[in-house]
Amino acid sequence: MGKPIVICGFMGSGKTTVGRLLAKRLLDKFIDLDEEIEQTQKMSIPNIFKEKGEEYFRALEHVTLQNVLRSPGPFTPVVAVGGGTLMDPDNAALLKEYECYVVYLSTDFDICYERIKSSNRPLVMQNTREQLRALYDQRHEVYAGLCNTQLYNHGAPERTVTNIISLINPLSIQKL
Ligand SMILES: Nc1ncnc2c1ncn2[C@@H]1O[C@H](COP(=O)(O)OP(=O)(O)OP(=O)(O)O)[C@@H](O)[C@H]1O
Ligand SMILES: O=C(O)C1=C[C@@H](O)[C@@H](O)[C@H](O)C1
Ligand SMILES: [Mg+2]
Repeated sequence: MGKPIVICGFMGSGKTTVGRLLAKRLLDKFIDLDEEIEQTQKMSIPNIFKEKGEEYFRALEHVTLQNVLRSPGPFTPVVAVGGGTLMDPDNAALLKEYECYVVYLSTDFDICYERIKSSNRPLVMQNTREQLRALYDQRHEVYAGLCNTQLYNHGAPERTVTNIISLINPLSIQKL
């Protein structure tokens, strides 16, 4: 089994879309951390934030990431994490511990914003465009510092997936 591939980036950068397609192309298992949390909690993320608070959500995010990386089963997982997951140093440490290959989708803020502005993502509801821009800049530093590879997701998602596959070091991914 190869090393887990983790897709990170700001909200709307395309982690879920690209991660799902990448896993399909590699015949790997796709796990979306947000969806995993919603399934195990039987509650939507906006409702978790509303009823339990962000701190509770962040704790769930950590435990879920740990469980996903600890028991990957027979397939190499492609894991799309949440936009805020890697801001927790304990989560960054898990990526190191499990030797994940980290792909950062550094999609431009304006593109991300257009994709998320009308959604019910809690941080989009709670923050102005300017505040989200500041959060984007702050997170960019962290994602860029942790990733193995950084690329945009501006064109067709299939093209982004092809770019990722060509960038992944074949020696670190046994299946390629
Ligand atoms: N390359 C692309 N071209 C056009 N639209 C895209 C592309 N990638 C993603 N999208 C669209 O942008 C929106 C956000 O994408 P997606 O949900 O994959 O982002 P995300 O990074 O997973 O967001 P979140 O952090 O909220 O989970 C979706 O409507 C998706 O269809
Ligand atoms: O950027 C964030 O902090 C978040 C992004 C989403 O993926 C969800 O994980 C949640 O809405 C928080
Ligand atoms: Mg997503």
